[in-house]
Amino acid sequence: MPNGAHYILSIDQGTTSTRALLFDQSGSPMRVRQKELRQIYPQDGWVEHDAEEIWEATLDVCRGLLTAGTHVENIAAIGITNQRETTVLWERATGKPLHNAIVWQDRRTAELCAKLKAEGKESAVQAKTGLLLDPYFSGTKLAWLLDNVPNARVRAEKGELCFGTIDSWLIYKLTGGKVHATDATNASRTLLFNIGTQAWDDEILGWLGIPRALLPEVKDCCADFGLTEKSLFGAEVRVAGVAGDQQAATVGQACFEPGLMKSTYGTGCFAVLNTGERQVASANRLLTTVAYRLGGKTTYALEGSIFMAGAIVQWLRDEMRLISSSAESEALAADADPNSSVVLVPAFTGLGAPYWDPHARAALFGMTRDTGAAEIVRAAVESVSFQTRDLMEAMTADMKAAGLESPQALRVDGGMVANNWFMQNLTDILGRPVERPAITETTALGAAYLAGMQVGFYGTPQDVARHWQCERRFEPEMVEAERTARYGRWGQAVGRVLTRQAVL
Ligand SMILES: Nc1ncnc2c1ncn2[C@@H]1O[C@H](COP(=O)(O)OP(=O)(O)O)[C@@H](O)[C@H]1O
Ligand SMILES: O=P(O)(O)OC[C@H](O)CO
Repeated sequence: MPNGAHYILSIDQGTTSTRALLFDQSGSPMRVRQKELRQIYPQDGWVEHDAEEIWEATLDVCRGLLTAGTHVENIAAIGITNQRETTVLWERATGKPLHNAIVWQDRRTAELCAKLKAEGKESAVQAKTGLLLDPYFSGTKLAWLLDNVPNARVRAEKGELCFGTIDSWLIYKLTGGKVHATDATNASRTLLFNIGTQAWDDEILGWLGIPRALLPEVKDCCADFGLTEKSLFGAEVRVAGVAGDQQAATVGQACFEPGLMKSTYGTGCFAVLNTGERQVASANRLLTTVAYRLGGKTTYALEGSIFMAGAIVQWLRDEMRLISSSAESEALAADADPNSSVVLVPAFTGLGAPYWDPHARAALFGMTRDTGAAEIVRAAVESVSFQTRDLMEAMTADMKAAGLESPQALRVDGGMVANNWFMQNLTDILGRPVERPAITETTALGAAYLAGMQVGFYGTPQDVARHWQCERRFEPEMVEAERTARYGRWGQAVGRVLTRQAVL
């Protein structure tokens, strides 16, 4: 670490934008640069990003911060956090991508997943990787690239190509092609990584026809990921911390103890529960994943992923035109008839955890002659609370089966948590306290903490946890009978849109 360095530079490469932030020693964000990312939809259900565009935007936002008064010598280290599962294939010698990156949302490998399921491989995949046979994860996307890019498999076998999630791609580019590495959290989302042994799994690689020579080295989240090429920023800077965005948010929320849980409400919602050293297998179709790996020690988590959270509010604004800004949803929901029993099941692209029903479609139930915009907005926002309760129920059941305590409170972040009506409703539907931190830039902060812990800029996880401050704690106010009645109506409504048997 350069003497007297004041900041950690955190790169947050997300689905819709690329951001760079500077954090000081107290964990406060000082400055931010952001660039939107082009979404490419070549066919129905396909989603791609231009990997070169991601790299150029990353360079641009980092340079933007460094030319705005902060000298590169002032940077102690770089942390990287990223949209997970998104898959890049590039030429080892030139760094040239062979295809657009296939984004986590892309469904093109649904058939391959169904075939593997029909062959009875899902339980082995789940036991080894903690994941399900769903197109969401990188493994089948990489298999698709090897099958569809001319000569790719032959070249991959010769070691001429590199596979990586976005973190690997950025590490490779930042180090001028010297380092091909990832961290254990990103590896745990590929479907190729055995989270028990912390090694790439030869059997799964065989099923998908993926040569080992393609794969990055898997490191701890705090590790030496190499020095940036001098020409990029005028001096070399160490890349010292890496984690997938939901895991980084878990670190940023200081969920370092088993039983601590965070939920991020951006476009979608991702809830992550720290289960400590225990690799809790889910009987409720949640994911078992790596929360973080520090000093060679893996901490595991249960994760629930919901595809639609803030995106439902965007739908109210852009398609239904019931509101003119996301923020307006708060006043309208508060205005709704409190006895309204309108329920929206937001299965616009199917339902994620714990249902995993890609064919379910959205529906509104329970409307009466006096139902208006306010009741529909309320139902839309409340559907995010109900979905979180579904995840909480599934997590509680899995934890109980493992003989572990279920989470007592929930730490939240992401754009939607600015909505106080949503916060109170979430608290009421969960029947558990919800805590909103003072710093809600938790994803970028988590990557900064990881890099900073590696180079001695921040102390231990315990020191970092002392920085976490609650801005507002919400306590349940709804009476139990109402909570039960409302959640019961949600369960019935979901039952009516599912195309197959629910697990709950
Ligand atoms: N006051 C609000 N009430 C409800 N939803 C909101 C509010 N403010 C922002 N949002 C929603 O939050 C989302 C943006 O959150 P953000 O964390 O920036 O998402 P992402 O990182 O996925 O792009 C949008 O979908 C937006 O509709
Ligand atoms: O980029 P985000 O914030 O939409 O997060 C994407 C997730 O990592 C997908 O698993």
